[in-house]
Amino acid sequence: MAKYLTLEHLGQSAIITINNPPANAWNITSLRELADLMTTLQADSTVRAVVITGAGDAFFCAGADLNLFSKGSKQEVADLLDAFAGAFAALRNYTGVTVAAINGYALGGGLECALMCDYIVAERGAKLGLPEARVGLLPAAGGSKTLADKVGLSWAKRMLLGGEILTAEKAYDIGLVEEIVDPGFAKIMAVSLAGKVANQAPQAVARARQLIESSPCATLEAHLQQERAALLSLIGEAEQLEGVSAFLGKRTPSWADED
Ligand SMILES: C/C=C/C(=O)SCCNC(=O)CCNC(=O)[C@H](O)C(C)(C)COP(=O)(O)OP(=O)(O)OC[C@H]1O[C@@H](n2cnc3c(N)ncnc32)[C@H](O)[C@@H]1OP(=O)(O)O
Repeated sequence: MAKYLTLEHLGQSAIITINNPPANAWNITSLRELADLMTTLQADSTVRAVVITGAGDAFFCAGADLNLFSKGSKQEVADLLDAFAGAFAALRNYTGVTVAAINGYALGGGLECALMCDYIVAERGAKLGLPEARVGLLPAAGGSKTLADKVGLSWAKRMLLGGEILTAEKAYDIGLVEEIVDPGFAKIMAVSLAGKVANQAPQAVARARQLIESSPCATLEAHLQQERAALLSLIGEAEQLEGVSAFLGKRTPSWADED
């Protein structure tokens, strides 16, 4: 049983809550718990979406536990970074949809966690930033790339170099979050967004995600070839035949469980 994470199920969504008062900060144990949980959820064919949120209303997650940096031990920090890498790889590689439901502060490794998700929903009053340089640190769980990929180099520089912490509204304006909701509603909105994906064909969703994520590094010609190969790999499979048959038969498709 996890010490720092709780798990609940709502329909086809699993909701993971980071619960490590006062700031829901990450430590090696909670990161290993996240990796284990994602592996378990990946193998559970009844779950199609994972929502991550924070316990309480003040913190989604304030990042890595700063106590772990107080001794200046390179080995301890390397171990922590290995745990971040394992947890976030499990999150990023999950084949269903992932949604971060941000309540309160999402800073440092907290925002980096949200940036590994497909969508971010934030409550009014939430604050988002990568202010590690304020305490002599750097993002090292992907943030200097995932933030720049999402909002562009200019805003990424303002947030990393200037330590600017954004309101939910500003984060929405620059495309960092997909939805803003009233306090207390992030989890519900996240489950609703996740539900839209859960209604879609699982293999098609997984392939579409791969195509979108590989697109920035591909030329259009190479990408067109990948799209063609991806679509042809679906053709004739049970899922594709069911989807088209359901449409033509004017009924709701029934997706078989994923492998
Ligand atoms: C690879 C990844 C690297 C990283 O993620 S490095 C960490 C990056 N994150 C940060 O630098 C954020 C640090 N925290 C803050 O700047 C502030 O906090 C806030 C702006 C988030 C909130 O400020 P306020 O409302 O004044 O609350 P408060 O008294 O500072 O915090 C409440 C309690 O939460 C603890 N806390 C906050 N953040 C962390 C943290 N990241 N690691 C460990 N503890 C944290 C505090 O110490 C305090 O605790 P007590 O009530 O016992 O005094």
